[in-house]
Amino acid sequence: MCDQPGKCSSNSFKFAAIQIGAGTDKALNLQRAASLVAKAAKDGAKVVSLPECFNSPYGTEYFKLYAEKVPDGESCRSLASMARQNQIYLIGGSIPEADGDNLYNTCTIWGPTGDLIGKHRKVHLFDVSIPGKIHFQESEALTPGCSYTTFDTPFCKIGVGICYDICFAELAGVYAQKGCKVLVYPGAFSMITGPTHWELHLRSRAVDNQIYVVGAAPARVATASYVAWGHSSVVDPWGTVLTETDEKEGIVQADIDLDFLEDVRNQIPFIKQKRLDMYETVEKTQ
Ligand SMILES: O=C(O)CCC(=O)C(=O)O
Repeated sequence: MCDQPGKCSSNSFKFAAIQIGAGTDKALNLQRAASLVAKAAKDGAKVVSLPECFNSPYGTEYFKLYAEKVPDGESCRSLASMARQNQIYLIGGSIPEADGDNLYNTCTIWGPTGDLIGKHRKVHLFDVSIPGKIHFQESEALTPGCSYTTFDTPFCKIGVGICYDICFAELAGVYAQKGCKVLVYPGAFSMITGPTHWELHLRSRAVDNQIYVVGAAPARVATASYVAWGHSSVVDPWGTVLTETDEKEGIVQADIDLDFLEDVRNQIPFIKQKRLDMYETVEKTQ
């Protein structure tokens, strides 16, 4: 599974994050996603993630216009065939989902047979107001999800969050308690928050939980109403950024080495050292 002789243990697999910027033409967005997913798989990736809102521009004005039913819409059909044709686990970034009167920011997860194996609705909606810089209220258009989302692969269990979900350490902590070894966040951090917060959050969630963290971001589209920071990355359980790109379209990929993860956890045993008599992370289900 590893193509760097002497550098990787056999207990590893390749994870790729696709960085693409979406325009207004949905069919074209899907086509471009399919060609980069195929390239990542050809380069050896077994698990691939697309970014948040990869099939439509990102913005409250677009969610209704581009919303589809899951799994009946054209984006889901296209994601299923990308997973099946390339025999990979595919984290389908996110798409605006229509369900009854509600809209969600939804990540679908596909197995190598093209079956839908999970679905995450963004739990923390991006509602911020920074005078003179950014005013964004996702909750004007969207309803938040209320569920944790993990899925199993032959390699390990993986936990899923969308963008702003990464800012909440408790969600990542619950995923780690559930046995996830990788967290993946399709995201679209802004030009205001991205430069200071994106890498900091990726590395913090990785170190807090001694876990791999993958961030799949859109490429920057300078003419868009919401301009994304980009910088898709993979961070290891030590907190080291294994790979990070700039703002342009591309693919980042890294080996997820599960033996290295165990080494880090044994060497600095946070899990055993937690003072559960003083604090704990508690999962609440609805
Ligand atoms: O920029 C951020 O801090 C989060 C952005 C976000 O949640 C999004 O773009 O969906």
